[in-house]
Amino acid sequence: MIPRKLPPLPPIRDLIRVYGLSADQKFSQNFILDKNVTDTIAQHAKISVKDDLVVEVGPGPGLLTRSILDAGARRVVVVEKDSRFVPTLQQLSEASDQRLKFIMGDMLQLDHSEIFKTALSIPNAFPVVSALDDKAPQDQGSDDSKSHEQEQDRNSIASGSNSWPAMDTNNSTIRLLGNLPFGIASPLLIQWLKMMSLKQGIFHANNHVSMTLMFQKEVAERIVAPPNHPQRSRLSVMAQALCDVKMAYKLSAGVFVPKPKVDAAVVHFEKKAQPLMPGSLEKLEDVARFYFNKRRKTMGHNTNRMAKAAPELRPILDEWIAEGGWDMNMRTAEVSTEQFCALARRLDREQIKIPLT
Ligand SMILES: C[S@@+](CC[C@H](N)C(=O)[O-])C[C@H]1O[C@@H](n2cnc3c(N)ncnc32)[C@H](O)[C@@H]1O
Repeated sequence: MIPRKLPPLPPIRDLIRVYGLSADQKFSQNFILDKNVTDTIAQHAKISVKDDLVVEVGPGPGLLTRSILDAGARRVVVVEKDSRFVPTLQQLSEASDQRLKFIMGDMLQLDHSEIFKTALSIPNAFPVVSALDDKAPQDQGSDDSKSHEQEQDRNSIASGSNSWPAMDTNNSTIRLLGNLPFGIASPLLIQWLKMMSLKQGIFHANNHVSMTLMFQKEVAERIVAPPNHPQRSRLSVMAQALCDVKMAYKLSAGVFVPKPKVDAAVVHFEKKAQPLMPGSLEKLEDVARFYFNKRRKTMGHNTNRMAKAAPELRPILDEWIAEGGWDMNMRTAEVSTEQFCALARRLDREQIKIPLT
């Protein structure tokens, strides 16, 4: 039952063949072909044999997928849009002792029940012995508690029925990873944050979902920017309302093939146990959009602007200021996520539309 060694990554010329391109044509995507880099991403995603499911979006030639499998993941579902990767994904799936299944589809359109259906088709009987024995990247070093956990895993495999518990799709630890084209990384993030707020798709019920995602460096900086940071934006507020966010790993453009014009960075998101914005994120998105439209103006200026555009909001805004004791001289970029959420929560109770500008 020891997983077979995964086949080596096809050399670049084979990728060109798989892609049906001639050598002098450019790839339309930027791939990572350095295993040290993808191992580091998997390490930042905190993948472990204990996870119920790892979902990777846009595996392409599959080097990050290999790192995920090498880190010991026992149930991996990848979603890829480009059918030219079917042969490489097929090969990888066969070599993974059924730990990996792939779905061909567009993640922006995909019904997440498809992910669960595919995950549940992965057998539970997988003692990932070699992954435990070969040190997983996150376990490098002499961390005693980690090796104790690994020992326990080995013992439970030895004494048990050679199977992992069946996946409970209402109560699972799920890791979501992706190195997506920069153009769709932000729309997908916003879609996932909204789904998280509504407990939809893979984010439903009691699932704990962490996300480890690649963005253009400037977008990553915006996502993690704390109050008073020059990159503070609507995206910072929306992400930080639901997740603890961390700039995990900065990558120079040179690690991608072909080399893009911009650098990249991986952000790690851990869902907060208590979101600052319970329920729908839409009001928060509208509030943050309105205030960040004039990011250099003070809260007082922007709040008056909102009350002018929608006079029925005036009493609510006054109540919010009185309740929070907020400093109206602060500029938009200095305002905390909690402060924006307090306003959005207050407005969520009313059926009043927030003006767009
Ligand atoms: C930048 S490449 C990265 C490939 C690989 N993960 C890596 O790091 O080398 C992006 C991959 O995402 C896939 N992709 C793009 N849009 C997608 C979508 N909407 N749904 C699923 N996959 C998508 C592309 O076909 C491509 O394989």
